[in-house]
Amino acid sequence: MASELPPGITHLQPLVEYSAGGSEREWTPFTKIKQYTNAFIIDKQEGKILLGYKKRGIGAGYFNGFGGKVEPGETPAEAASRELQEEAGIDAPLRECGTLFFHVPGLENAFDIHIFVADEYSGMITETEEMRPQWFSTSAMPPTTQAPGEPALLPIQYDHMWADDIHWFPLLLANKKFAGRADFADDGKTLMKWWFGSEDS
Ligand SMILES: Nc1[nH]c(=O)nc2c1ncn2[C@H]1C[C@H](O)[C@@H](COP(=O)(O)OP(=O)(O)OP(=O)(O)O)O1
Repeated sequence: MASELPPGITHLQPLVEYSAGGSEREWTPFTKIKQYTNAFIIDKQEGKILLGYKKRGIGAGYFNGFGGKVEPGETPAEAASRELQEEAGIDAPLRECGTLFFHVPGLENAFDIHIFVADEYSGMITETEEMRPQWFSTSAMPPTTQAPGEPALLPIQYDHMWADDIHWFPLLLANKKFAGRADFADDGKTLMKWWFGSEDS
């Protein structure tokens, strides 16, 4: 069943609800929207996803994709490639797969985050001042076999990520196109209301 989209989400194709919560609350109002990007590398063959531990700024201490502001004159795709290079030292054939609209009350700006994904990359993954890259297993179970001498990959650490990520990562990992919104409390950490949907169920 197609659902009514939360304010701020514009998506051309119908979306089917995947995860929603906090329905007794109103979506918080915003006056301006700022464009951001967030990019992920998913190696399907090895069952792993590249995240970065954010060392500074908003979201410090969380694992996340690589991204940041879309600068004036840039397209979101150009910004996503630039940020991936700046924060992880790599290039990748990124494709846009989703939108995360994110809002904290009291902030004038809402964040419109263009989510990108690629299944390959070139260059050497490099720790930067902002991010410490780390591969995680895309399986919820710890891997039973691994290459000799290689440490086992941890599963994705949702308890060290933005609280809404657990509600849309399964769509990202399943290669679905998705969009959604997350409203946070004044502390900028507690998730108050969310809605995520994908193009096909
Ligand atoms: N996976 C995610 N889930 C979420 O709920 N909010 C996220 C998110 N990734 C980023 N955000 C929020 C945090 C922050 O308010 C905003 C932008 O965060 P970013 O880390 O992408 O940007 P930066 O502040 O590092 O920008 P730059 O200085 O341009 O690199 O979007």
